[in-house]
Amino acid sequence: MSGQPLVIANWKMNGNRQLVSEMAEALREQQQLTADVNVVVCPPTILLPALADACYYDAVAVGAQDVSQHAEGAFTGETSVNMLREAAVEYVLVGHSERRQMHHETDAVVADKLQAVTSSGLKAVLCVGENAEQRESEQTFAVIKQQLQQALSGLTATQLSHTIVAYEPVWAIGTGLTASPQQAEQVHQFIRQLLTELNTNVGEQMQILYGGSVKADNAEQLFAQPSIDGGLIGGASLKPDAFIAICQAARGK
Ligand SMILES: O=C[C@H](O)COP(=O)(O)O
Repeated sequence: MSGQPLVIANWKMNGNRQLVSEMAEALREQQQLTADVNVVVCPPTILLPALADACYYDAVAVGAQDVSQHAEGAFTGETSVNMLREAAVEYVLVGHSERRQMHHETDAVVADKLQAVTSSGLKAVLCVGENAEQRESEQTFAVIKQQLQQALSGLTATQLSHTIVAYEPVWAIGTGLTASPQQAEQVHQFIRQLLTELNTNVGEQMQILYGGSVKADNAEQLFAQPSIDGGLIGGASLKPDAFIAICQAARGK
């Protein structure tokens, strides 16, 4: 891994201006923490400008939960990469399992979004992971290999250097069922191997985050694993205290 641990809050379709203020205020009091850990908050799109304003002190980066693969045009309801850049966004989640499931995002669409984000210089967080049925039928590695290859194979080394991978087993998202540290570590090692096969230098440096029911009380064990470089946090990122406790657990990696 290169650089500092990375912890990303994904609020999904939760939060409001009050939570933006509370989170920004709580993180502003954690100067040493935000110096040691890269912290990103991904609110719903409409709250991005409010978050960017509230985080003017620069210790917290602004992230988006999704983006259009298109640059502009008749795509009602969509947001382009350039619009995100204007809103001071630095990170964009791509291919979250909720987008894949509920919005039918295919690997091809995910690859196009990754192209759009990484060619603009923004950082993309590519989400991959198997569902319960795939894990039970021992397809975990095959599923992840397919998702990674489809998404990453068309990227240049520079684009790869703007990419972060988040392993999120679908069965662990919002269910309270966390992958054990050993289960997560095993998949992270597999992802690292695939990334280095794709591009040795970039693959060794790329950050790999774990997501799926990370809480203040299990974060330390997960982040203690050598191949886990940080976390993508859903439900527990909606409470500033819990989110800060998770960021604290990533410290010193
Ligand atoms: O993006 C975050 C993940 O989907 C994890 O969500 P969760 O922490 O609520 O399980």
